[in-house]
Amino acid sequence: MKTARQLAVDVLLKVEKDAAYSVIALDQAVKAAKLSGADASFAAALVYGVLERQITLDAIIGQYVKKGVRALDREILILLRMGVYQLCFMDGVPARAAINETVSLVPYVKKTSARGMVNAILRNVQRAGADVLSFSKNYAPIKRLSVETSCPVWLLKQWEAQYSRADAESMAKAALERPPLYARVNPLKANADTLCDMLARQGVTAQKHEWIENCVVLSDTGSLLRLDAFRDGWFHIQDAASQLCAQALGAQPGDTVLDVCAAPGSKSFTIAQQMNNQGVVHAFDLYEHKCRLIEEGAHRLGLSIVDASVRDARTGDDLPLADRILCDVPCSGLGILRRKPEIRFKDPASFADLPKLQYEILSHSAKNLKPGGVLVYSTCTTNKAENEDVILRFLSENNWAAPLNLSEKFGKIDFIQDFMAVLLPHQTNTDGFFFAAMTRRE
Ligand SMILES: C[S@@+](CC[C@H](N)C(=O)[O-])C[C@H]1O[C@@H](n2cnc3c(N)ncnc32)[C@H](O)[C@@H]1O
Repeated sequence: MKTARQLAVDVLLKVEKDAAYSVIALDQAVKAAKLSGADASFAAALVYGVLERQITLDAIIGQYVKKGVRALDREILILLRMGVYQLCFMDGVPARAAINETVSLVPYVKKTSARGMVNAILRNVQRAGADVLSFSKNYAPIKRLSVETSCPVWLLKQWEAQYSRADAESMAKAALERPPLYARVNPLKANADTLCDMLARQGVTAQKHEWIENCVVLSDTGSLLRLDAFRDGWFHIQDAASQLCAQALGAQPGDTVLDVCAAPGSKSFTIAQQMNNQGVVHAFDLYEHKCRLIEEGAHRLGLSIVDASVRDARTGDDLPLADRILCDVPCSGLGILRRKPEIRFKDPASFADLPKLQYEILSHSAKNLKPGGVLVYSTCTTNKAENEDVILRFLSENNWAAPLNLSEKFGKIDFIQDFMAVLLPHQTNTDGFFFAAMTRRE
């Protein structure tokens, strides 16, 4: 049977070599290896920790490798990252275990000749102790911040240019924290109090969100599938920012709603609940397998009005006119670094075409909006080119579209203008998120 550390090596190699998403790769590996709860938690802490701290870890390792970290075999680099992470960032792991366990993994990755080097580098890091990052004192401020927070320089520069230096620093630090786990209460089956009571009986700490109705913050859940309240459809998992975005649509019972980029369905579910399961929510996605996820979730929650099907939001046939349209478009995901740490290692050039795609989805979808209807455009990125730039261009090119004031409805969050909100993780303890609302003039 695999150990937690062996499993972590496998997952990190998959993320590095195949650009796999860590959440999916880890989930698959843990299920296949049938790891115990404690081992699975340790493997997860190691995988996410290494990915989050990768820039810092590579900078440290680079101090002890003359040719630089890129000259190392990938397998060895991953082992060293894991070892240095345990030495520098995992309080519960004694230094000796961090070193010995890492060295003992060298044969596992079939690089036995590197044993001595791995041992020597880890011992050097152990000796450096609290001074391990002292080399970065001589770096330019932005490079130093990058090394200390494991955030790429290009992203820090983008945040600084689009927000402020202080925000860039805070966002980089926030990206290293554990995100809260937010649940959305299904009002067809429960309320926040009954849900919290039900979860408490199964050892879950559940607290009502301070100001978002029907939002509950969970901890110590273990697998959701063990929870009666989950299996019985009393809640679904949805970040608080995403819950606010779904609320911003203001759907009413009896409405016709188009959710044009809907999978895995969390916003469709919240919208259908707001409609008291009356009317219809057409939940579309580009991929068949993702539409199945929407169907499964809707079934578990008892939401019969959610109708999932495959459709390309850029080109799909025209649909019936809708009271509400949600365009929760694909984006760079720079607001969810806490959940998907590897996003920070994507090539920023790969984001260049996103505004065009997002604009196409928005333009094509907006044609179906009824006069007086509401359209919400949203992303989980902090990048203004994918957010306000897309919306402002759309409004300037479509006279029939009018911004819709949301700020009165959502007093607790920051609005760029009264119809466009941006949530930043260090301010709201949510995902980084953007949403904007507009209506079709009558
Ligand atoms: C941000 S996610 C949607 C999250 C979802 N609204 C939720 O709250 O659970 C974007 C989704 O758009 C889908 N997508 C990407 N391109 C698309 C297209 N051209 N047409 C329709 N869906 C698309 C992706 O498969 C992905 O599931």
